[in-house]
Amino acid sequence: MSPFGRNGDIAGAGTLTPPPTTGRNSPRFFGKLNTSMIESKFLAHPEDLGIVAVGFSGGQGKPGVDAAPTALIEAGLLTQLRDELGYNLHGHDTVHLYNDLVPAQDPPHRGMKNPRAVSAVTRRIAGQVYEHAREGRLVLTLGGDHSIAIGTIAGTAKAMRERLGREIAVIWVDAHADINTPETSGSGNVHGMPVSFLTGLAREDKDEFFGWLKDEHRISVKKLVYIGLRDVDPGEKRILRENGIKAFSMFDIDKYGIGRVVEMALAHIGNDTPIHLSFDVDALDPLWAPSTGTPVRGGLTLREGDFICESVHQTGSLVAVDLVEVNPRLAPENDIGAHETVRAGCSLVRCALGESLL
Ligand SMILES: NC(=[NH2+])NCCC[C@H](N)C(=O)O
Repeated sequence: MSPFGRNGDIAGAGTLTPPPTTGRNSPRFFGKLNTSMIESKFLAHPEDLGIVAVGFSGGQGKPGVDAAPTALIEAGLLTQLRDELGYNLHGHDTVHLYNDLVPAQDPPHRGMKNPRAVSAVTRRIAGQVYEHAREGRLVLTLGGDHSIAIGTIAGTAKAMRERLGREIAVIWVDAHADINTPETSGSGNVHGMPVSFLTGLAREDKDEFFGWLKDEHRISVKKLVYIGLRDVDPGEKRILRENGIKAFSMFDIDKYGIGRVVEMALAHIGNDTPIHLSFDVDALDPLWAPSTGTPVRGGLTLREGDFICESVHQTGSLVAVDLVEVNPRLAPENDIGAHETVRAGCSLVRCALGESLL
């Protein structure tokens, strides 16, 4: 049986009921012991977790990243969240493939590849995330390539404005800045552009090309912080500098250590702002996460990635998490790579959702 239970046909309405876990040490017994006792500042129902499983790869060219949610779920992630961390899972009972939203013809627009598909799918995702966030749930989105963050962050931003009258902050953990505009992008892949659309640095009028993004969906460049950067395009460097965007590269992590970097990142955001954590698995070094579309050497260790997630959880400000760019089809060394990458992804998510070592 799938870990998604029955009655999941309306996004946000069904309660997910994973099967009982077997073969572990009576996980139910440990229950909340695995979870930190951090009190949530901005969630009405912090024990309720909205799940959005996004099987979408159109923001880039390599097939397989759409298989990530299934791989993560089959690896037991949702069961762990329910049985070991004690969450009530809410969501849809299948991984969304969004095939109905992908047009037969989708020629480039301003150099963007698959622009109509990515726009329509992210618009739908924004609605799905919004539905959960509006209820005061924590929202977990399993991607998919990083273009999907256009939808997840738009949905969180809108819901938090409505529920609390607050802007959100975004912590973007990634090897890449993903802040190309269509004009600065060398690849035309929208997974390299989500932050420019979300901040309004890139704009479009037509709904079919992200014109559906309104001010209510947008985030401020002042409340955006990067961690883990090491492959930033020339046009992106200019954008980061011109807009004074806070970014901690691998240089900063080497210089200050991950503890100090996370402290500085969180200080920049302040403790009165809801946080959306968007974690690209390629922030990790390919030693830990080789199965991803655009790996870059010299990245975070798994522990450093977990530490970021643990620390963000401990703020009590976390309202949404994305895990993206796991591509189980890119499997160096006979599938071991895919297995390790999926395992790393599960670890990151559990840490962000409050798993504590002691
Ligand atoms: N989400 C990612 N993996 N992004 C990689 C982006 C790579 C490059 N900067 C581009 O714009 O095409």
